[in-house]
Amino acid sequence: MKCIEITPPADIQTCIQLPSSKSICNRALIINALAGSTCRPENLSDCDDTRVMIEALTHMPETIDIMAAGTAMRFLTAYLSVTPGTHVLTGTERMRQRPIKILVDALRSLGAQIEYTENEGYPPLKITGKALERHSLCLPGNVSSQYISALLMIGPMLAHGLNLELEGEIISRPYINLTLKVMKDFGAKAEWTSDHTLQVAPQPYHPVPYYVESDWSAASYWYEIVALSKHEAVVTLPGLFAQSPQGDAKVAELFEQLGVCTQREGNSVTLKQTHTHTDRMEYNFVNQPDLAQTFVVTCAMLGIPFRFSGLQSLKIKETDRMAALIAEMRKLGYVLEESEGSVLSWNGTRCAPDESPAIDTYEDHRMAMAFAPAALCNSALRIRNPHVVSKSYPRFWEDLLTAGFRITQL
Ligand SMILES: O=C(O)C1=C[C@@H](OP(=O)(O)O)[C@@H](O)[C@H](O)C1
Ligand SMILES: C=C(OP(=O)(O)O)C(=O)O
Repeated sequence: MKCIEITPPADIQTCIQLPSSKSICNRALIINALAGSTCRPENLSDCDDTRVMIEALTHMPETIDIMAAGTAMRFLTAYLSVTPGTHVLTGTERMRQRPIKILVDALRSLGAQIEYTENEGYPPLKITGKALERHSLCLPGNVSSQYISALLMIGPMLAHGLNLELEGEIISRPYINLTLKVMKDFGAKAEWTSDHTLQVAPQPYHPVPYYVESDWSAASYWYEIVALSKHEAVVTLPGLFAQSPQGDAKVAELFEQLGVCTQREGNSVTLKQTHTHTDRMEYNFVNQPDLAQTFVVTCAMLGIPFRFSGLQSLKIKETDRMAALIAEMRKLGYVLEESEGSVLSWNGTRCAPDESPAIDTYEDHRMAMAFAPAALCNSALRIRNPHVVSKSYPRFWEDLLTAGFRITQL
């Protein structure tokens, strides 16, 4: 097993070119393919999740391995259902434990031909593409928004368009809005018709030149670094649009409570410390699940008790993120509590920290990236299997070196 040790710098003054958003890349790639475009969107990420999508759409092999990419698994399931040919869609061991029944049932109810090749309800899937005849369905909105995005994106290809009714609480709604935005950018007519219903017109996509914005979820680790720095810290992040369609752009507002202000100049933001923060933080992360790990680590390291709700989807992501956070924060001396399957809180309870803590990353890029900045509050911190960052941010460790962190391979 590989392990690195991170030693923090004193002052930080740096400019970091973030990777582009894998969420936007993977939507633009699917829609671009459905639009029959011969050009690729620009500024595509070189992260694993986007690489596997490009590979799949370019070569369309009989067996498509999307590794750990949730978006690729869900979006390609819908895409392959309307694309001629038969393909097996598979992924990592963890991907084969991430549920997909809701999406498969929904596509089957539209007429799709999909079989489970191993376990009912989970990848791998064998999909034969065909014209889907039906156009209306009802599905749960409280498990993963990626199922809904996947269905929406094929809506313009269906003879009568698509009407979706979502049952229950809708989680990750900004990601559905992001899907609608990218679809509209490519000429589709798709919108919310009420709080729980969506409609897509049978109006085909047009190929358009497309430029992908930097990743706001990746920006969150730089907010965390500025918040936790014991010395002067100024970080500039180019490529983040003023009116971002990414739900995780909320990070800028949320970090005001944790002592970081955001100055905007064109498509660039500069983060600085304000030296004031809240005494306690409460927030419902139902719309920004990917930010939860960043805020758990930041708040604890700043000694800010918190209660974070809306975390139910964390259990079915790259790992059970609730369990992983509880286990790894304990190594740093913080006792977190889980309740109701969706709430994680810290009321200030401490325990003896490990003498030289080594953080396990559970094949989860966000465990590595959310814990790395905690080095700023220790003289050094170890991270196991640091390569996991390649899922969304392959140059994360190089960027830490640019900012002045020292990284030693153990
Ligand atoms: O649509 C997307 O691009 C994503 C949606 C979210 O998943 P859920 O809808 O499963 O919460 C998010 O966690 C994931 O990283 C990316
Ligand atoms: C949950 C994530 O990704 P996905 O579901 O697309 O694998 C993530 O990037 O945090």
